[in-house]
Amino acid sequence: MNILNASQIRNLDAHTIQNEPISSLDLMERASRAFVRWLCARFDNRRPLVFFCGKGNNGGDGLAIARILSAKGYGVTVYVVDYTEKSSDDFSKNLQRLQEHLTVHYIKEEKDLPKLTGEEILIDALLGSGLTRPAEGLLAATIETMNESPARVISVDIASGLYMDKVNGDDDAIVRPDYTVSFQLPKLAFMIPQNGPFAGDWLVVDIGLNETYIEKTKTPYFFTDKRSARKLIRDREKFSHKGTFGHALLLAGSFGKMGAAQLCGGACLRSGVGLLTLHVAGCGYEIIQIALPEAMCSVDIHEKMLTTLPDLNAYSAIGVGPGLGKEPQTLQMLENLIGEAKVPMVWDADALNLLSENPDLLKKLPEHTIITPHPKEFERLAGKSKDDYARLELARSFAGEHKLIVVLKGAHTSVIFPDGTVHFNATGNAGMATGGAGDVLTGILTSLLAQKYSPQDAARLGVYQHGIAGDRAAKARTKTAMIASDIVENMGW
Ligand SMILES: NC(=O)C1=CN([C@@H]2O[C@H](COP(=O)(O)OP(=O)(O)OC[C@H]3O[C@@H](n4cnc5c(N)ncnc54)[C@H](OP(=O)(O)O)[C@@H]3O)[C@@H](O)[C@H]2O)[C@H](O)CC1
Ligand SMILES: [K+]
Repeated sequence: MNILNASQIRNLDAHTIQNEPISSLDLMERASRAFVRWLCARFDNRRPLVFFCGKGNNGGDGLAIARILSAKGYGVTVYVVDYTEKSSDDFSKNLQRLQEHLTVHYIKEEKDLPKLTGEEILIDALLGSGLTRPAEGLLAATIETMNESPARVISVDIASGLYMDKVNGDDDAIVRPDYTVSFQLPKLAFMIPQNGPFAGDWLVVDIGLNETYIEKTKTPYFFTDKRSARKLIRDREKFSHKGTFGHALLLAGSFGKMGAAQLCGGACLRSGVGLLTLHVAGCGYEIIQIALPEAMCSVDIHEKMLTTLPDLNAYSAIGVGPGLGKEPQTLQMLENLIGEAKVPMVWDADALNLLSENPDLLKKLPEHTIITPHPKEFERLAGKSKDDYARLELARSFAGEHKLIVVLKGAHTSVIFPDGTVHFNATGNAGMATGGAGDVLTGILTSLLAQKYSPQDAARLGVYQHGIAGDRAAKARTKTAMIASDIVENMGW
């Protein structure tokens, strides 16, 4: 799914109005009904709803939503923040329609702000995609009132004060919603880690904007949701055999870190690889043979660390890094790996840390190798960034410069291609921020590469699959109690 910026969304809006055709007022009504459907499915009419509306189209949505909900028997109070003389046409028309049924209250100065009990549900319709500058004065005071109230807050389209596609200032007044019900498309702002508190639990409702136009609009940003992930999955042919699905090699596991190899290997097996060999430090032989009976185990000449490569000829993909350690002999092995590997690879964890300590090696990494840094590992590789938007830009140029597939791990993990395309992932949860979860991902990615998925598809699909398994694990065990092996246990489509 494409992610568009604010001006592209404005054009999309205009295109839909002109070509469907539909009046802008009817489009606002359709968007408002979509919002109402979501709200009614989640909240019954026992709690009072308090609306805070601006005077543009976001405010217009708020007024329309209030009218529809009031007709459905919800208790509705509406405040219009009177911060400007100007108002949009559709705001004015909806104000007139609402006033036929309800008294609208105006907030002209701070003392007009209501005292909230915390029992209400607050609807934030102050500012939407039309935000051009930080919210100040009355708008900022209203935002503060909402944020200070213990009441639940639902933002219409996007939290008021949050830019859709660029960084906010540290002191900007921005609503901190519990939910954002956004129209038609996810917004870039929702993908950015530092915006977490300003997105809340966000979701997208369909308001029938022109799909063809959306698909044709050029953007570097995409969202891998269920529909787009499904398109990447290949069926297992009836006449296939284990050779069809490749032979993965994992270079992982040193003394005291054999669990990483086990998790990585378990995930590799569970994502459909034909055969798996783990090459581990000598001390890991029995551990791996017992923990993963489906895998073959090759042992290093060194008891405690990885120093030498096995013969690489048999393998269709290689994953390296989990539980590797950073000994000089291991670094030597990585240098040899870069020289000898002729199949697609995934580099993770200590393999990345060794790369960041040896920039010459980084330059030699074969094109389209997948690297899977978390933000700290990425910082060690590419340097510091002043904010999360800047980090994303740095990752795009890093992927381009080194011709790598960068999987920047986090909420909405971003998969970045050498051409600068970014695919944000839909699945996963905060329970996955736990030791070993990254090792699981490396196993999945190596498995998909071994099955001859392109590195681009493997990265997108693998990250999606990892997140799905994490979501199932959280459902079964809760986000707090789940551990990385639960992710492996919950794999599968
Ligand atoms: N395509 C869709 O998804 C649809 C979206 N809808 C809703 O429309 C809003 C966008 O509405 P718009 O009128 O473009 O913008 P806003 O309501 O966000 O803002 C209105 C005006 O406010 C001014 N502005 C911007 N920032 C500030 C600020 N910090 N302080 C004060 N005023 C501000 C700005 O005008 P200026 O001329 O003063 O710059 C804005 O134009 C979208 O989010 C949806 O909720 C449709 O209802 C359906 C289709
Ligand atoms: K809003």
